[in-house]
Amino acid sequence: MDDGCETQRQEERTLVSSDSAYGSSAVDTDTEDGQTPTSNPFPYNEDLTHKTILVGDSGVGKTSLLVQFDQGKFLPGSFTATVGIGFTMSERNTLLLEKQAKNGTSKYMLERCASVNDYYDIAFKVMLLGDSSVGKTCVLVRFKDGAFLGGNFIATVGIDFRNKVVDVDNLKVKLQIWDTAGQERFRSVTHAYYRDAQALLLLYDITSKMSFDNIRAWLTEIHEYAQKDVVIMLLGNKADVAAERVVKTEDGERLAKEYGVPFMETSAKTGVNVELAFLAIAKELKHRATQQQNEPKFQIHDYIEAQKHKSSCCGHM
Ligand SMILES: Nc1nc2c(ncn2[C@@H]2O[C@H](COP(=O)(O)OP(=O)(O)OP(=O)(O)O)[C@@H](O)[C@H]2O)c(=O)[nH]1
Repeated sequence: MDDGCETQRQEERTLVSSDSAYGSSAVDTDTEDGQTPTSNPFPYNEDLTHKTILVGDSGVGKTSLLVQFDQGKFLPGSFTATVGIGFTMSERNTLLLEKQAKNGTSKYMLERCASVNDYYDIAFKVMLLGDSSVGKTCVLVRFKDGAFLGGNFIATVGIDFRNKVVDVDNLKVKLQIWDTAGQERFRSVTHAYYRDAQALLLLYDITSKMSFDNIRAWLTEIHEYAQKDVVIMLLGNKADVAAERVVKTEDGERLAKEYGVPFMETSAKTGVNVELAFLAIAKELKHRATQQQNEPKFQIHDYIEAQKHKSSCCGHM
C-alpha cells in the first residue's frame, strides 16, 4: 500500500522514545499506570544521557543481556524473538539501552521507561493508521505539542505511542495514541496492536490519490484485526495544500458514508480539525464507557458537524 518510489527516498526514524524521536524533551513523561511517582533522587539530565545499541544476530542474547542489566535476572524458557525495537532505561535514568531486532516475526516487544503523568479518570487506546507519508506522526505531534514537524520526511519504523489527557464533560480522559509505521514491511508488527485499540484514526493524504485508494484495503485489515466495535474515523490530511489536491472533499465524504464512519479533513501544518478529531474520539469513547441506560447516545457525526461549522466561522485551511 506504499508509494514505493516515495518511500525509497525516505530516511527511517526509529521511534524508541516518543520525545526523543520527535525532538522535544528527551524523556517521555507519560506512565502506563497514570500514577505520579515519588520524587526522583536522580533527576534526568540530558547532558548525561548516552545511547547504547545492542546489535547482533537473532538468538545471541541481546534481550537477556539487557534484562540482566536492567532487572538483575535471567529470562529463562523458550526463545521469543523480538519484533521491531525495544528500549529500557536503567533505574537511575542515566543510561538508555536500545535493542534492535533482526527478526521480523513472532512476538513484538516494546519496553518503555516512563515517569510522571497527569492524573486521569479513564484511559483509551487510539491508533493512527494509513499509508506512509500521509502525516500520522505530524498529526500526533500537532495534537500533543501543538507544533508542526516540517522539513525532510523521516518514515516511522515500527510503532510508538504518546499520551495526552483531555477534559470530557468534567472527566479526565487519557488517550494513549499509537503512531504506526505506514510502510508495508512493518505491517506484521502493527497488526498485533489492533486488537487492543478502542479507536482508529485512518488517514489519507488529499494530495495522494494512491493513499486514498488504499483506504479500502486499510478498512479490510481493520475488520480482520481490530475489535468489532472499534471506533473508526477517516481523516483526509494535508488540507492546507490546496494547490496539490487530487482527492476531493466529497470523495472522502462519500467513502466515509459508505463505511458509516465519521470524516473530516485535517492539516497537521495549520492544525485545522486535529484537536477536533481527537476530542470527538475521546467523547465517543467516554460516552460508550460511562453511558447510563436512559441517557441519549452520543452522536459523533452530529458533534463533528456542529464543531466544524463553529470553527469554519473563524478558522481556515
Ligand atoms: N503541508 C503539509 N505537510 C504535511 C502535513 N502532515 C504531514 N506533512 C508532511 O508529510 C510528510 C510525512 O509526514 P509524517 O507525519 O512523517 O507521515 P507518516 O504518515 O507518519 O509516515 P510513516 O511514518 O512512514 O507512516 C512530512 O514531510 C510532513 O512534514 C500537513 O498537514 N500539511
